[in-house]
Amino acid sequence: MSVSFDGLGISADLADTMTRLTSVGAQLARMIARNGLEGNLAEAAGTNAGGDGQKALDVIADEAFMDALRGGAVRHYASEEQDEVVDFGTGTLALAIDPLDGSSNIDVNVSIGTIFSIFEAADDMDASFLRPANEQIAGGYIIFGPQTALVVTFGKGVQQWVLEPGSDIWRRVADPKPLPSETSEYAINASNYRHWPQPIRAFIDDLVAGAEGPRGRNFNMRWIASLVAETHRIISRGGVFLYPGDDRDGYERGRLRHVYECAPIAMLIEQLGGEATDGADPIMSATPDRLHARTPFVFGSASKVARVAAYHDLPQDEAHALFNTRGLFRS
Ligand SMILES: O=P(O)(O)OC[C@H]1O[C@](O)(COP(=O)(O)O)[C@@H](O)[C@@H]1O
Ligand SMILES: [Mg+2]
Ligand SMILES: [Mg+2]
Repeated sequence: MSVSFDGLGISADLADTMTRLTSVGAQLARMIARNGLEGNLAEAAGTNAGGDGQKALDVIADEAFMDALRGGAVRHYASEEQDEVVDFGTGTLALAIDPLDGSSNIDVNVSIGTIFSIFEAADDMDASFLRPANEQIAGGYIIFGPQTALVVTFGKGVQQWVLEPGSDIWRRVADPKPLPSETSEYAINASNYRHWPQPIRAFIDDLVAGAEGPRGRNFNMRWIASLVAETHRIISRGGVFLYPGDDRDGYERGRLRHVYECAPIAMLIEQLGGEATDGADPIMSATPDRLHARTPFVFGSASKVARVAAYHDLPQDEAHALFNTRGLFRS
């Protein structure tokens, strides 16, 4: 066996599904490492249900996961790259997937990934996925970077495996540690500053003001534009990530998808003692109204996520005030 989930107390159906996911993961890792040698995995390939342009690798990854999962324990398959849920007919599980996350990084050799969420299947295809994230039985991702790694939770802590390069062998490594509750690193696409709601601007203004501002210390910023890579960094050393809603057309609820991006990441982060919200309310208890629903997303170290929520509670005039009047938030 090239991967083992022994000792984790998961069902045979779930272990079989994970084995199929990791087998495609190993295949994709080899393909990604050869990008440009035979073909171009970043070539334009169409448009998906969400209106995003698809790259060749988006489509290849989606088809590879579908082919590998069909005939196994997954009955309902929901993908960023499919308009509707695909019914495989039999099986006990429902799996939602972002087959390839971070597509804008395929051609620049920066970490990309696969995100997945698993539920017990409901009778109705849509009901399998339009439910709160706290009903997930597994959530995780595969990151394709300098190392290919699998990070997953089955509801009892978070476990991690690393792919032996050039093989199908996944070796279990040390479990990620709980997130530090305080952090000095944040991630947001600051080019959208002018479009953000006032509480998000106020929060970021105070971080950027650093030692001279109300927080009285300096902060560092990262933006990779691969949710998987941002998550892996935050799981490795803490931090906070924000993709808020903004006033661009179509971005009222941000960019990220509730079902196959935010729900599984929220589960991982909460298992590590962090928090995940839409800016104010927890992701884990929210019910998406559509398969491809978006949600504003803030996650990471608990105190930072709580602080973002506190900025949403500021009276309107205080959120607009100059940063040095917000002494309330001095850390
Ligand atoms: O380009 P932007 O607006 O900064 O958005 C980056 C975000 O978009 C995403 O790439 C969306 O994922 P996909 O590549 O699966 O569409 C996230 O991984 C990332 O956090
Ligand atoms: Mg994505
Ligand atoms: Mg994607």
